[in-house]
Amino acid sequence: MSNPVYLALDLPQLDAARDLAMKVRAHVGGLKLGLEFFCAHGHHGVLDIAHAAKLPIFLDLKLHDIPNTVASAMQAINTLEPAIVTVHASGGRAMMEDAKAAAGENTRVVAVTMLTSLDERDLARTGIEGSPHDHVLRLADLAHDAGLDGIVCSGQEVGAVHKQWKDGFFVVPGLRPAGAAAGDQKRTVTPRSARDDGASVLVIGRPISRAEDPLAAARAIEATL
Ligand SMILES: O=C(O)c1cc(=O)[nH]c(=O)n1[C@@H]1O[C@H](COP(=O)(O)O)[C@@H](O)[C@H]1O
Repeated sequence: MSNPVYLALDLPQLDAARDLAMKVRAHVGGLKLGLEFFCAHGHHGVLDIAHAAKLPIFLDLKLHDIPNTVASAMQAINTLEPAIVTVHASGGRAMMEDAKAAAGENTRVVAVTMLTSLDERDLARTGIEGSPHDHVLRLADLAHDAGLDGIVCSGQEVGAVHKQWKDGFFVVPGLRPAGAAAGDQKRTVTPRSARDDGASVLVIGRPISRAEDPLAAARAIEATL
């Protein structure tokens, strides 16, 4: 089975991101480049990392706008041939349908449901009553009906989502090895728990990138899977 870990390269500098990718590339299955990286380095930066590390790229742009704008943005990144791209499920069904229609045929489009940095109280403050579990399941249904490949959710919900969407593609961030600092993440589980519950991709950033020895940290996480 291939390594499900995608390392989040949340670093502002291209050289530092490339160095980290090259250091751990044998112990992760892919690389995630997000807003921080894309705003700073754009297409050029993505191609640089992809060509150097020769690993699948998850372009985490969390697109969220009217359908026409999101579809155009999706078309504009097709030349980068990302393996995975994110949109926000709260953008609605038509936005997700148009995003998927505009994506390249080898790109999985997945919808962010409820950020792992939020809990039930935060959700209530946005005007949505109920549990994260119910909210994630509702948005997973919407993403499924829109024809997306899967969703992003926390490891606390992935088991339930997997039961109702058997062939879905599930990206799980907010992962913390036992004893690791949660930082700004609120709905955390261990990488192993998320894997056992049906995660397809495990997104891991700071537990590797901020470790004293990133290579040892990546190896240690791999050994738990
Ligand atoms: O879409 C994501 O990847 C994402 C969704 C989410 O709900 N929570 C979340 O943390 N992420 C991303 O996953 C990574 C988590 O990083 P660490 O908390 O450092 O492991 C970051 O790059 C986030 O942007």
